[in-house]
Amino acid sequence: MNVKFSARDVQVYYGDNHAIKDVNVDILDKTVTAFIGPSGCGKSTFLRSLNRMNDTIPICRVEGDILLDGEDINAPQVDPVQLRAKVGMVFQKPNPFPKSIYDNIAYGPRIHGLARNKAELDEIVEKSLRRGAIWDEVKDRLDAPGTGLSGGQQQRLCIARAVATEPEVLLMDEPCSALDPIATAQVEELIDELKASYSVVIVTHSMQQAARVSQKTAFFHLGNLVEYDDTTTIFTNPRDTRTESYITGRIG
Ligand SMILES: Nc1ncnc2c1ncn2[C@@H]1O[C@H](COP(=O)(O)OP(=O)(O)OP(=O)(O)O)[C@@H](O)[C@H]1O
Repeated sequence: MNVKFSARDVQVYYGDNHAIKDVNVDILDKTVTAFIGPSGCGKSTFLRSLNRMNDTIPICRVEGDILLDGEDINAPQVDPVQLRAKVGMVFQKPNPFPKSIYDNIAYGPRIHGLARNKAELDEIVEKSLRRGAIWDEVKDRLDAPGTGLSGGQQQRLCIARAVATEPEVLLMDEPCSALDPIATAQVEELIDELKASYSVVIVTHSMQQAARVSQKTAFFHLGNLVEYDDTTTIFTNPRDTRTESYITGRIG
């Protein structure tokens, strides 16, 4: 599998707090990678450094190299808005815009000029909602507000919105933590389908979820990337005692 992201000697600081320490990792294309570890270990911080969301936090400083397809994402000529279209993000709490279902999806393609006319935009909206596995549930009410959907539907709408700009990577920060078990199962199934087209990185507190959806797992502890391997290896035969303690419930 091709490498999508290469992180080299990455450090992240919030003021004096050294939150990510010397992280080196290659994240693969067409693969689901899970970030696991105890609360505060830096999973979300490292995830956010992959699409420069940390730029929006004034006290946050990122050092080292993060290469996407070999290109430094922090280089001066890189436009963070373009980068975030390529590296989409889905958050913990579903956050549809206060607009119609149609406009939630059409917003990104409109600002990035991906459609030449209404027919093309309609096509992108349908394709994205199908990718988000929610088309059948909303096709008859595209003008209704996105905020009127159930939590699980809203999250799939947000995933559809993220794929509408034709990203190459999807970053997901605990995408199921606000969902019930049925909606969680639907989103997990969707994540499994998405890996055919994208590199997917998911932060999760649930080891069961990491084991179900990912092929690679990275275990973080106190800002260090302790162990990164095939998910089955991490859960059955970890090399580091800290990983073992976490997966057996002794820390975290
Ligand atoms: N916006 C912020 N401003 C200042 N410090 C922050 C900010 N976000 C995170 N931190 C700090 O960075 C460290 C790592 O936090 P982070 O949220 O990345 O961990 P996490 O592993 O995702 O935690 P959790 O599982 O609880 O979400 C913590 O010490 C935290 O206090």
